[in-house]
Amino acid sequence: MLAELTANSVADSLARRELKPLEAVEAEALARPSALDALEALAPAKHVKVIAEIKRSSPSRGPLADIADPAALARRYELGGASAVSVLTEGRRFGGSLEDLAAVRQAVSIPVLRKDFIATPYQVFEARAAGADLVLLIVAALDEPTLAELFGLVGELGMTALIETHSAEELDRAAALGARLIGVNARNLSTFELDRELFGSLADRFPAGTVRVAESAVTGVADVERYRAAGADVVLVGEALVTGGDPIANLSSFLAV
Ligand SMILES: O=C(O)c1ccccc1NCC(=O)[C@H](O)[C@H](O)COP(=O)(O)O
Repeated sequence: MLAELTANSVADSLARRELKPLEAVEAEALARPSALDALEALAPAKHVKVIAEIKRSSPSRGPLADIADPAALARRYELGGASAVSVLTEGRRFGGSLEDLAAVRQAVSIPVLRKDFIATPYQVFEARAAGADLVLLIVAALDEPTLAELFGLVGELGMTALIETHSAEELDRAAALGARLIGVNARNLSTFELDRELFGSLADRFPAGTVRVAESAVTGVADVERYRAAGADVVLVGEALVTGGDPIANLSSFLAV
């Protein structure tokens, strides 16, 4: 499944490339004003921080929410205290787009994450051109040279990479890169099974000084409390915010942890 999602996402970028050559997207990326400092926004603090996600649907759950105006939802997230907004830009399984990201970028003044299956420099340039401050890089989807190349490019463009891991070995690869923002995703991207204990089982392996992100599987405050007790500085939450009634009320309960 991870290979299929990555291949779809790259194919979508290539389809856009027919309209825009790499050089044009690169020039757009370089012409953007500086990216926001996501490491500062997500730095460890007294309370847990939240990256709030714009998530219309997912491979594991199908359609989740009819989000007609992602910019409006992002503004609500910002008002509710989110430290960053995650925008799923994969179209086929998540119903997202780079247009969503560009609209969100215009609407908020907190960092914006391109959450996608990034495997090529083209997608990194696209992310910056659309206004992303953060780019997700999934260790399981990338061989060593590609991970290092994309990590370097994200930094050169002034953005921050969120390096996503699922195991001790992947966390060690993230550490070897010099990543400053590392996530552990509770969702197995092939089977979709959720392991809420995974973050806690790996928490000791994060290098000192990194920002520790617990991704996925938050259904309520108790899950945020569990992640926080295990050492999470930040939680990344999608489904619970888009399906759980008032996102501001939910966010503020998470932010009190
Ligand atoms: O959400 C999915 O079903 C999914 C399946 C395969 C690959 C990635 C997937 N989701 C991306 C994410 O990592 C989540 O959207 C994000 O961490 C938020 O998760 P949640 O709070 O559980 O919605």
